[in-house]
Amino acid sequence: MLEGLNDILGDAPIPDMNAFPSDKNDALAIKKFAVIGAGAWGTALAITAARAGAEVTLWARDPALSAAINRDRINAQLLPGYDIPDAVSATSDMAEAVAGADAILLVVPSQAIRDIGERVHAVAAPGVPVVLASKGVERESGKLMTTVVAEAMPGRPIAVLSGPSFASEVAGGHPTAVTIASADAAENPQDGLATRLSLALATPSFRPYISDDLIGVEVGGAVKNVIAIACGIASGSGFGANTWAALITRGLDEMKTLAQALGGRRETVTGLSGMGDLALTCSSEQSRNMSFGKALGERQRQEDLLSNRRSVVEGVVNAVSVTDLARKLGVEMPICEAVRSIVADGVEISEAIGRLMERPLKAEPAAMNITIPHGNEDDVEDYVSEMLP
Ligand SMILES: NC(=O)c1ccc[n+]([C@@H]2O[C@H](COP(=O)([O-])OP(=O)(O)OC[C@H]3O[C@@H](n4cnc5c(N)ncnc54)[C@H](O)[C@@H]3O)[C@@H](O)[C@H]2O)c1
Ligand SMILES: O=P(O)(O)OC[C@H](O)CO
Repeated sequence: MLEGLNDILGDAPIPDMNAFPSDKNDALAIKKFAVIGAGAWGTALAITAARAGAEVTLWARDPALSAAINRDRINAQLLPGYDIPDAVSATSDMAEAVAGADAILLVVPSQAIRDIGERVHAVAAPGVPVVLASKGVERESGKLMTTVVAEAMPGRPIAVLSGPSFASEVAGGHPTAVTIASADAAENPQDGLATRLSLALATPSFRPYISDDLIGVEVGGAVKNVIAIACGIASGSGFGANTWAALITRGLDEMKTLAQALGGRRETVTGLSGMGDLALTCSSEQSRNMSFGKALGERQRQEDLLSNRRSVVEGVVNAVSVTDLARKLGVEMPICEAVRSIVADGVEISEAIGRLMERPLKAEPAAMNITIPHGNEDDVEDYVSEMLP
């Protein structure tokens, strides 16, 4: 079952996570999950919930996939190599998926959340809480996913689950920490929604932290994918550790500013769902966003990289939705704008990097409000062009 952990532990015995006692029997305990979306992350979360002692129904859009999961106990398409416990049953019937669920995890790509949310809402029992595990901002409206869920699924309590968590490592039992946020978490620390979800999902290898800052948690997840594309482009272009460190540090600042402008807290962004996920995604080619950016930096064609792929690269559409939102709020996000200019407007990588380096000198922190031209503006683009492959 725990192939990833096996790699690490060598011949050491692998704990059977399904054997851990579940102390989750009180009336508010979440014992049955509906997981909507059988991509890599939905499947890994279904496996985690089952290991934590819950019963799980996993909804896959494709009936062939739900049939294959029930037959083979594996998601060979999107999370190959990891056994799916018997406590997980797959279906492509939405009403069957949500029947009797104590909580619904939404794990489809961000741009499908409104449509799928409406479909779930129509068949789920009133009042059943929804946990958003997708990362993004809606392209059409520029709205955060929690707003989209509130509109598509009115009257349901909402939580956000986010943080540094490659699906395959979660399924492989690598120790992982994430954040789960709900609005009632601070006023109701014992049995607020985030606490109940954390208890229901915690295993010896999966450790949720509890937050009451839905916006702060959500913004980190949406923006890190865009910054990961930037880091990938820099790496594929041959730039090294200095550039990477500058991008993640200034990218973190963009996240903080956006979160604050939306009513979230800057400190939340320094936690798992912000800094943690940024560090993970920007440093590993396991990330679809980072590896997509790297391929762009190596001058592969975007059309070739995106056509016919099964898995989602959230940062491509979110480069546009995140910067649309930032523009509306008057928030400067130059790195996200640079990624947008490359992936959505066809701007050459050299020109986009040139525009970033031409920007006037600024203060860190921005509150000092210094903006001074540096005098190199005319030379930057030629310099960058010469540096690039
Ligand atoms: N994979 C990870 O490691 C990971 C970890 C944390 C968060 N996430 C987030 O979870 C979300 C889902 O990612 P994933 O990795 O599970 O996806 P994936 O790339 O593995 O697969 C996408 C799945 O969504 C389905 N899908 C595509 N369009 C759809 C639509 N319009 N309606 C319904 N289903 C649709 C596809 O059929 C496929 O099953 C994303 O927002 C991603 O950022 C992923
Ligand atoms: O593969 P990515 O880039 O979509 O990242 C997956 C997760 O969001 C990491 O936390």
